[in-house]
Amino acid sequence: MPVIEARALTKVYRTGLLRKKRRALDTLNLKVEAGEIFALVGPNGAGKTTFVKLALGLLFPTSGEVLLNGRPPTVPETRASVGFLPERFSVPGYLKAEQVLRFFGELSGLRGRRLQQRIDAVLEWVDLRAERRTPVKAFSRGMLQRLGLAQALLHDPDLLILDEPTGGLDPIARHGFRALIRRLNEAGKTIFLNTHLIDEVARMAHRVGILNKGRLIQVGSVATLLQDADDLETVIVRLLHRHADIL
Ligand SMILES: Nc1ncnc2c1ncn2[C@@H]1O[C@H](COP(=O)(O)OP(=O)(O)OP(=O)(O)O)[C@@H](O)[C@H]1O
Repeated sequence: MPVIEARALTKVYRTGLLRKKRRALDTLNLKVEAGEIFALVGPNGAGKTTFVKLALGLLFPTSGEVLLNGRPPTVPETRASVGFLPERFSVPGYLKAEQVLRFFGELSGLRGRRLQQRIDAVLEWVDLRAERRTPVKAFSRGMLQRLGLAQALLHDPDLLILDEPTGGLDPIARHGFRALIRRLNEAGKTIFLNTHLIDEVARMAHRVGILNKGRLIQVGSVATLLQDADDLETVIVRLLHRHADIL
């Protein structure tokens, strides 16, 4: 069973006084299998964040559906199996790293010794054990993003959904963050990420979906996409140009 399955998923927003329609996702069909690192790429406004919000049950589709492990995103069992890292993880600066994790852990129903064990384990994963009592206002952007990932891992989910996970990080922090995601994948986590950094995709993903104006215009392995050109950026830009004529 796919970890994420979208069936004819469509989202139409209505904006302004005239309630003008904006089709952010259009009959999207997609399957993400267990154990994959899947990247959804596309230009600004393609619909990537809308897809993530639908998959997390934060928005409802206009038509079609998205299922996680065969279930709607809103059921508690599904929520317990998904970890989410938003594009810019942000928490009050006076909180210490450990307090942040305690707060999020309690929100997901963890208590007592189990919560402490999970906090220790995730701090180890993201290499922030030494900073557990540091207020997050002293954290660099990279450290904050790693704390965000620790938060997403607290309840030991099978699926991690990462929205532009390395946007705003410097090259060294980005490199470290990618290595961390690969290690989590090797440890069995399915990873779904949203990005417009093509370099990111080439370095990390097993499969890629290319989204443009709410439509999935191509899905394939990085190796397959690279059959058409030497670098992924050229392939993706060519595909986007080709589809710009049609859409
Ligand atoms: N709440 C909203 N109300 C109305 N329109 C919206 C809303 N959210 C997004 N949109 C529109 O839907 C389309 C898709 O937006 P979305 O944020 O999903 O794209 P994206 O691929 O994540 O873009 P970016 O890379 O810039 O974050 C855009 O045209 C956007 O303006």
